[in-house]
Amino acid sequence: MDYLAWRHVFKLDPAKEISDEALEKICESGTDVILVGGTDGVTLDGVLDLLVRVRRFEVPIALEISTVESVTPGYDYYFIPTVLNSDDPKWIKNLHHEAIKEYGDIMVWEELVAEGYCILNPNCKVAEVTGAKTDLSIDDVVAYARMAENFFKLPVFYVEYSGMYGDIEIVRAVKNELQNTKLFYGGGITTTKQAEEMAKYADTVVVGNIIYEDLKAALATVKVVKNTL
Ligand SMILES: CC(C)=CCC/C(C)=C/CC/C(C)=C/CC/C(C)=C/CC/C(C)=C/CC/C(C)=C/CC/C(C)=C/COP(=O)(O)OP(=O)(O)O
Ligand SMILES: O=P(O)(O)OC[C@@H](O)CO
Ligand SMILES: [Mg+2]
Repeated sequence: MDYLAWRHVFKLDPAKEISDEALEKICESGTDVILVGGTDGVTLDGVLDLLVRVRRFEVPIALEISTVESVTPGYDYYFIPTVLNSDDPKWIKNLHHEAIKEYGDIMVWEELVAEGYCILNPNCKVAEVTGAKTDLSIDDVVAYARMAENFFKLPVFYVEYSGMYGDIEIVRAVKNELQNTKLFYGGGITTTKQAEEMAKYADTVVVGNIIYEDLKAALATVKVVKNTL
């Protein structure tokens, strides 16, 4: 279960282009894992392409499932989001029920990691798609974190600000509550200062879009996160 010790994650979007040169730098950056995932435009071709290209390197690779149609064998782990702050059962457990009904016999449960998502950027794609209720107080978010850990016993609670740098007070408050469930933070990290700030509280810091906008800035986040206690 080496994901329990991950500090830094690069999230690659299978719907976006990345050159071989950039991919090599990302894979050899010292990050703990490449997590492949995105909200829309995720296809089996895109997911397979990244799997084959990242496999040339030693870094582990995990798939964050957004559609059943784009799942392929060969990844080290499969991360399965459930959006705790959506009111639509589709994104909480219905797609999951369908997938387990169809593929339950062949699933390797040890490779599946359930993530309780709490989406907090009202303007991101994933909030729009899942109908997440983002207007939450710190107490609301802490209650979702407690629910994730104590009620659903989820291994991961993911504070998601996709595309926007988040509220450190929320991340700090959530971290104070969690004992066993790992806290993932992702969203809007573009500088080493931001990466360091989130790494003080989050167990795992996820860096996504900046890879495609400023590779050098993305690469610089690895060292700072891994050196933050
Ligand atoms: C062969 C083999 C290994 C078999 C396994 C069988 C199998 C199918 C197992 C799956 C088991 C299972 C329970 C699957 C669940 C199915 C499913 C579709 C669940 C829904 C997941 C969900 C809630 C998706 C919603 C979207 C979401 C939370 C995506 C996560 C990624 C994310 C937040 C990306 C950030 O947004 P991004 O797209 O990057 O935004 P920008 O482009 O604007 O940056
Ligand atoms: O793309 P950014 O904003 O870095 O967010 C990372 C990740 O949390 C997205 O799911
Ligand atoms: Mg993205």
